[in-house]
Amino acid sequence: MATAHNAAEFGDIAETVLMSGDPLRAKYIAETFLEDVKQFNSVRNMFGYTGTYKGKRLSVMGHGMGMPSIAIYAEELYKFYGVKNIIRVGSAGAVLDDVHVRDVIIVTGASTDSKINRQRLAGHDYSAVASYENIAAMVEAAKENNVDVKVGKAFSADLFYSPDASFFQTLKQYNFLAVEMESAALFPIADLYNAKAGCILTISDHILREEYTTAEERQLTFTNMMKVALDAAVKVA
Ligand SMILES: O=P(O)(O)O[C@H]1O[C@H](CO)[C@@H](O)[C@H]1O
Ligand SMILES: O=c1cc[nH]c(=O)[nH]1
Repeated sequence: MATAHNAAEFGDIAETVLMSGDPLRAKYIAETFLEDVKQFNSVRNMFGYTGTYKGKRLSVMGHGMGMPSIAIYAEELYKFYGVKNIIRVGSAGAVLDDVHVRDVIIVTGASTDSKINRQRLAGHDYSAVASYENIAAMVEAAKENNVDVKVGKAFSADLFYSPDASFFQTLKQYNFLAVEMESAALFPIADLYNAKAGCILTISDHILREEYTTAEERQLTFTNMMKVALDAAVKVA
């Protein structure tokens, strides 16, 4: 049955869904990599598509920006549509000296400044970790695609425009590979539904060196990450 945010009926969405903040990146993935594509959602322009990749049924959908947004879309996918695995395919900022624009990061777990997981866990800190199967499959898929990756933790921030620039130095001290805005919210929702989640990111900008990619590049050109995510999704499915 359709929800307030998703027009799909049960069965329209595959058990594995790749999600990106930008619905136009989801559209690009569907149009570039999937066969026999059918669009299942355009509510709020949060485009969603189902097709096949290397013979396996897969879906791809936008999740919007920030933890409240992905929490709505991801929970509905697991709870109402029988989704078993969500892999976020996102962009992120970097703070470390040896992480560069266009590097691909496989996320093992995420810390956050959001209260969202403390609301879930009686005020305690949640260990928001990706499913091991997704991490392992993405590492393997990266090797097969000759894509260099870095594997480690991300920081999921509530604010894109942080008022405290010194905090990025703290993230650097603790070796966070990427700063983004959703994975810490996604992983616990997968736990709640006995399902899987993962996240792969492409560095779109270096926060401390002030290096950037354009909006068009973020939408269309992060294809190494997309191929790794798609091949990993097929392995885990
Ligand atoms: O490119 P996406 O997947 O949207 O990811 C990153 O980009 C957005 C901010 O520009 C946030 O959603 C952040 O997590
Ligand atoms: O959330 C994000 C995404 C890209 N770059 C950032 O600095 N933050």
